[in-house]
Amino acid sequence: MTAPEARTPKTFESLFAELSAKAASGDPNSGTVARLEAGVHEIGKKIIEEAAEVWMAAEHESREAAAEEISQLLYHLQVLMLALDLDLDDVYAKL
Ligand SMILES: N=c1c2ncn([C@@H]3O[C@H](COP(=O)(O)OP(=O)(O)OP(=O)(O)O)[C@@H](O)[C@H]3O)c2ncn1[C@@H]1O[C@H](COP(=O)(O)O)[C@@H](O)[C@H]1O
Repeated sequence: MTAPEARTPKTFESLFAELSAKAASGDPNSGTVARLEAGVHEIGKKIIEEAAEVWMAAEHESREAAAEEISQLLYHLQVLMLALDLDLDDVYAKL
């Protein structure tokens, strides 16, 4: 019997590397590529939607639901970074 594969924990940095590679490849099956093609306006609307979901989950739902919504907001922020050709260092320099 083979042991189940351990899932490598994803981090903000590893997700950004993954999304950067998707963007560079233009993978037609990638949701990230589709969002980049839709443009900054659509990405911005998604960020507002996800931010509202974070707020609602934090105020009315569970910690787990809030964590899930926060992860989605972080994803969409990274998509916007790619759309603007910002890398992690550009943002970290402002922290
Ligand atoms: N972490 C994420 C991630 N978080 C959120 N999302 C997207 O954001 C949506 C947010 O969920 P909603 O509840 O708002 O769903 P929805 O209303 O149906 O959203 P829409 O798809 O209609 O915009 C999800 O359905 C995904 O489309 C993500 N899409 C991709 N990733 C990761 O990004 C990587 C690259 O993904 P692909 O580019 O699709 O290969 C993979 O590791 C994925 O796991």
